[in-house]
Amino acid sequence: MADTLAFRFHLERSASFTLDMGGEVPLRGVTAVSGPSGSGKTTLLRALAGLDARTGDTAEVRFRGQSWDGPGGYTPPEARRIGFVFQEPYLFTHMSVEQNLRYGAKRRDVTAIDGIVEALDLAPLLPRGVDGLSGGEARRVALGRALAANPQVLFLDEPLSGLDADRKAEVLPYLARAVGEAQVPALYVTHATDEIATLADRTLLIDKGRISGWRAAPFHLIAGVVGHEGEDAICEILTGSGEDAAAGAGARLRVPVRARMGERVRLGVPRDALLISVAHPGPNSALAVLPARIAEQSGPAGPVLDVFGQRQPVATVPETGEGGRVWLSVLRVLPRPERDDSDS
Ligand SMILES: Nc1ncnc2c1ncn2[C@@H]1O[C@H](COP(=O)(O)OP(=O)(O)OP(=O)(O)O)[C@@H](O)[C@H]1O
Repeated sequence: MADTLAFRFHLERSASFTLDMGGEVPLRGVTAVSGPSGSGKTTLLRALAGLDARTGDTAEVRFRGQSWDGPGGYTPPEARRIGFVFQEPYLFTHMSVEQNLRYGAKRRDVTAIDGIVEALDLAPLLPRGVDGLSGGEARRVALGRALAANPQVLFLDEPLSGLDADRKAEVLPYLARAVGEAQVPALYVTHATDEIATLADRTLLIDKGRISGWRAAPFHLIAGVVGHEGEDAICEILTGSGEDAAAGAGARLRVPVRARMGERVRLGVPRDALLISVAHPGPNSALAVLPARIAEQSGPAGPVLDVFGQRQPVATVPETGEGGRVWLSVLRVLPRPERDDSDS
C-alpha cells in the first residue's frame, strides 16, 4: 500500500528488551500508539525517525512507498521531514514565541504560519518570551513550531504529559483543531483515554517490544456545525446510510468545540460517558439521548451499534438480541474538527 508507513524492526536494546515488530500505519488521521510503560513506544518512534541506529539492528522502513531504511535505500533522518513534539516542549528560551515559530518555518514564507497561529490561538503570545509561558501555552507553541516546518508526518510523544487535568482540557481542543486542520498524519504516543477518544482514528497497541493488536477509533459520531451559542457550537448529527439513517435527522447537541459554521466535527464519546439502555432512561443529565440499534451482538471486533446509520464499536451491549432497539445516553463528548476524508 502506498499511503502507509510500513516498517519491520529487530532491535536488541538490552538483555531484557528487544523491539521486534512489523506493521503498516495508514498515513491518514491520527494513529495512537499505546502500551504499558517500557513497552517500546518511544523506541518505535525513534527507530521510525532513523535515530539511535546501531550495528546489528535489522530495520526496514518505507514511507509512501519511498525507502527510508533497508535494502530499498536510506533517507537520513533530517530528510524525512518529521515534525517531532516531545513530552517536554524544548523551546528556545532566548527567543520570543514568534521567533520560535519562525525558526520552525525557517525558509518558509511567514504568512504560511498564519493558519497555525490561528488554529492554536498563538497571536497574543507572539511577542512574549518563552520563560513566562504556562505549561499549556508552551505545549501549544511547541506544536506550532513543529507544524510550521511543514512536516509530512507528525510524531507526538506524550505531548500533554505533565499537565494537570485542567491545563490538559484547555490544550486538547487546540491540539485537535491543529492536527485536524493541518491534514498532516500523526503518530501519537499516549496512555490517556481522553486523548485517544478525542484524537485517534485507530490505536496501535504494543507490549514488551511487540505489537499486541490494533483497536479501531473509540465511539464517535460525525456531526455538522449548524449554529453557535456563546462559546459553544450546536452540532447536528450527520446520518449515514441504511435503514436507520432517517431516524436521526435533526438530533442536535450543544458542545464546547472551536469550529466554524458548516464545519464537520467528530464527537468522541469516552467509554464512561456512554450509557446504553433497553428502556428510555427518562430525564437525565445526558447531552443527548439517541435511539440506536444493535447491529452486531458479538462481531469479530466486539458489539457494534448502529446510530442513525453510523456503525460504531462499543464495549458491551444489553442482551436484547440482534437488531434490538436501545437508547444511547451521551453524557460527555470530546470534539475534534473532522477532515473531509474522514469517511474514506
Ligand atoms: N538505548 C537504550 N539502551 C538500553 N535500553 C533501552 C534503550 N532505549 C530503550 N531501552 C529500554 O527499552 C525499553 C522500552 O523503552 P521505551 O522508552 O521505548 O518505552 P515506552 O513504552 O516509551 O515507555 P514510557 O511509557 O515509560 O515512556 C525500556 O525497557 C528501556 O529501558
